[in-house]
Amino acid sequence: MAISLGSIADDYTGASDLANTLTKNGLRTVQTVGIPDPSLALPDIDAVVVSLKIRSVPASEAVNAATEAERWLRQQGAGHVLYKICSTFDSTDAGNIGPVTEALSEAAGGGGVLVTPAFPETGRTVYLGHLFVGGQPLNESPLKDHPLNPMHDANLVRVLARQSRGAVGLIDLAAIAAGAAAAKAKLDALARTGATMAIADAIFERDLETLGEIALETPVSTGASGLGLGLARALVRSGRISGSATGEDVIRPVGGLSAIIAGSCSKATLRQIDVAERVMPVLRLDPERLLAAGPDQIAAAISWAGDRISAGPVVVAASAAPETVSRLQSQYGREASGHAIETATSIIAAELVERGVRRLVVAGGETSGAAVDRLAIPAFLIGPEIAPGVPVLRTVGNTQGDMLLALKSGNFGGEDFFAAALAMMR
Ligand SMILES: Nc1ncnc2c1ncn2[C@@H]1O[C@H](COP(=O)(O)OP(=O)(O)OP(=O)(O)O)[C@@H](O)[C@H]1O
Ligand SMILES: O=C(O)[C@@H](O)C(=O)CO
Repeated sequence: MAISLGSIADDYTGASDLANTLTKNGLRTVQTVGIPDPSLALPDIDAVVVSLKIRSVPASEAVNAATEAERWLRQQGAGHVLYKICSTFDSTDAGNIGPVTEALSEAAGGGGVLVTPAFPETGRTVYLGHLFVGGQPLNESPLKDHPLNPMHDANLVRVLARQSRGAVGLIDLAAIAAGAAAAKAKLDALARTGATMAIADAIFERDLETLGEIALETPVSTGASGLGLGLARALVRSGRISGSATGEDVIRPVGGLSAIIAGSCSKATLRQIDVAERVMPVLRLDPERLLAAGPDQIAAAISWAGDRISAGPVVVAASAAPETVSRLQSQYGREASGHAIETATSIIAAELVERGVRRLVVAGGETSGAAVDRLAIPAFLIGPEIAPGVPVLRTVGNTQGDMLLALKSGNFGGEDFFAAALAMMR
């Protein structure tokens, strides 16, 4: 198997978002969880997305994991590697977007790297280097209250420069509108002046198509699913890929019980939980008690779900509004509280799978990463899309047998997302 495109995703929901975009644009894609064991049989594919959980870990750890994944992807034949980051540029001044991008570029021989989180389908656009989420600049959007990485600056040239060793340039919309050759000339000129990376503007899909064409001429790029779309379309246009992926056969029924686990505290997820409560039982975990008396709370949640789950899907949610999250974080620390809650939700997910759940929806990137790791699922095939950025996933090589999952990024999905997801997972 020689793949055309490799990708390293910094979290698991982001990985399935990208794999979804690649599949929709014609690439036969598999999402692996970390670097797969050599014994895992992968089908004939055009692209692999390696899911890592490196968005909020120390930069050196992220760099090591990503460079190892890059080496593996190159061995599989990848000519280009996309580092998949969040469309909200979820990061801090310590990283990890800058350090990982620079390390991947160095490993591939250097040169300027194109960076853009634009993903117009979900309302993420970049203009003059400033990221907009829907109609709001990043620093005025709900991401200013993100539990792990609150975003307080919309100027991505500035944000990326703060977390990088090299200088960061800008490829503005005017250069992109002038066509691939002009934009590539700008990238090369920036690299000659010492910029290791350039933030690229993009508002419409046609901008991403131009950027995809340029990125394919370089060994590494960094971006969200929008850049994935550009790369996939450029590969299909180049004739290197037939562009025939569909994903429909992936959703063959698996039966079993179904459940939803939520750890995302995004505005979208909070609304989705409220709406789900009209049609299914919802257990709202008490994170304060969870942190103070972990095992008892976890056991109580499993027993609550166990009593109801044979009658239909249930939701178990740690999610809370920003004020509650900040109170808990100031008492227990941001990382410690996040980690303890992720551990709890992942144990609950695994116990529910033990009790027969085969269709599982998880809300939140970190939350999904913790759950999938505990379930030890090695890889996924990508099925049809439930909402922009969220496909149905079918496990590959899972010891509990085939399962269908949906790993929802915090901000994605309409208000009836949970019921809509389960309606596609039989
Ligand atoms: N009530 C709570 N108080 C404090 N932290 C919480 C609470 N509930 C969940 N968390 C933590 O908040 C973090 C949410 O991050 P997660 O990545 O899962 O969601 P998200 O950031 O909305 O999603 P994404 O990264 O896909 O955009 C996790 O670490 C989770 O454990
Ligand atoms: O790019 C996005 O917004 C998502 O795929 C994601 O990574 C959120 O965690």
